[in-house]
Amino acid sequence: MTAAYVALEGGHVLEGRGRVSGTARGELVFTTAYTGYEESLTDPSYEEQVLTFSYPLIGNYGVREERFEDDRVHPRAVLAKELTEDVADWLADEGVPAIDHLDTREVVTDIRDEGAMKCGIAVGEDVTEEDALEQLEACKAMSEHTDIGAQVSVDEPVAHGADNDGVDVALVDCGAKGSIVDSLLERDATVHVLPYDADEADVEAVDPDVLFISNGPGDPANYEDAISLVQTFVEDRPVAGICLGQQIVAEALGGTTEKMTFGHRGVNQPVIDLESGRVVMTTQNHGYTVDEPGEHLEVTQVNVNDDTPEGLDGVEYDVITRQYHPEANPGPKDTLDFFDDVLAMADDQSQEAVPADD
Ligand SMILES: NC(=O)CC[C@H](N)C(=O)O
Repeated sequence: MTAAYVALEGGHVLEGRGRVSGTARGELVFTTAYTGYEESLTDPSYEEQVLTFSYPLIGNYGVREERFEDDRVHPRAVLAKELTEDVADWLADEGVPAIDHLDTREVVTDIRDEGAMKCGIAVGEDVTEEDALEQLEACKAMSEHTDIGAQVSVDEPVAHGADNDGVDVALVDCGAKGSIVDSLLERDATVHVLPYDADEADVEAVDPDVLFISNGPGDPANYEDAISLVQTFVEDRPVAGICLGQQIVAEALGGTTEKMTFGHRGVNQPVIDLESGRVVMTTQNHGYTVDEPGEHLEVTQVNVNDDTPEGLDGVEYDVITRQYHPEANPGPKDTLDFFDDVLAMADDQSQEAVPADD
């Protein structure tokens, strides 16, 4: 059996079965999702994290590229109770260390008690606990990855759906999931994907009807360029955001964000809309949250479990954001209408910009 060790912050070391050899380090988090491992493993928001699946069997319906959110696996390592051959082979091809036969209940309990924490991973014929502890020693806190956007963003602007007749979206790619782009294209938008560090001129060059900030990994406070874009454009263009995007919009408009103890990762997070009273089940993957929205934003939706903000609207500006993932890959498709709302907001604004005929 291939040796496999997970060193947790504080020095406690767990032992499991090595499925893919290698060493790794990252922020240890868990997801309770029981489906959607193909989407989760390719979600750029998991960059620099080690992902634990609390559902005990991962891989039972294979690995299909059409479900991928990006062209590579993002977590630095994967922990599970049992991984199928399909998933282990995929992770081996990707060079991502994997361990199973772990008591994932213990891992999850540790994270719930102590919070998302640094960890070190060592898997291989000859590895020892010391190798995992060395990885732990070298592990940085998530907020210290100050330029994490560069690891997950496009390098140059890319346009999708140039022949579409709908609105023009400038999507600031802080690690955007593919299904966000797809959800916009399906609604006839042209999507101009811009680098995470795009400047005012890059946005002006595509003359968008809406500035849309994507999901992405790491601490929202580190995305200074995207924060400044929101500040620059919010007075005359609609702004939307998903997950990291909501956090960046709050940071930009006088609100604050904070790190949660262990975050929300799963596909059954209940969210209530405060005006309609409607509850939706949502898919989530985040470790930060908006703390204070500030005077320019109002909280429109909250998490039923802990009251954290799940939706924000601009008080005087055209702004709508969501903390959960309305594109719903994986997960319940209760929330796809967010894209209709964003595009309607953008369309209204573009109609207003057209001078009325006499
Ligand atoms: N999915 C995301 O966009 C995650 C946002 C942010 N990195 C967080 O953990 O809260």
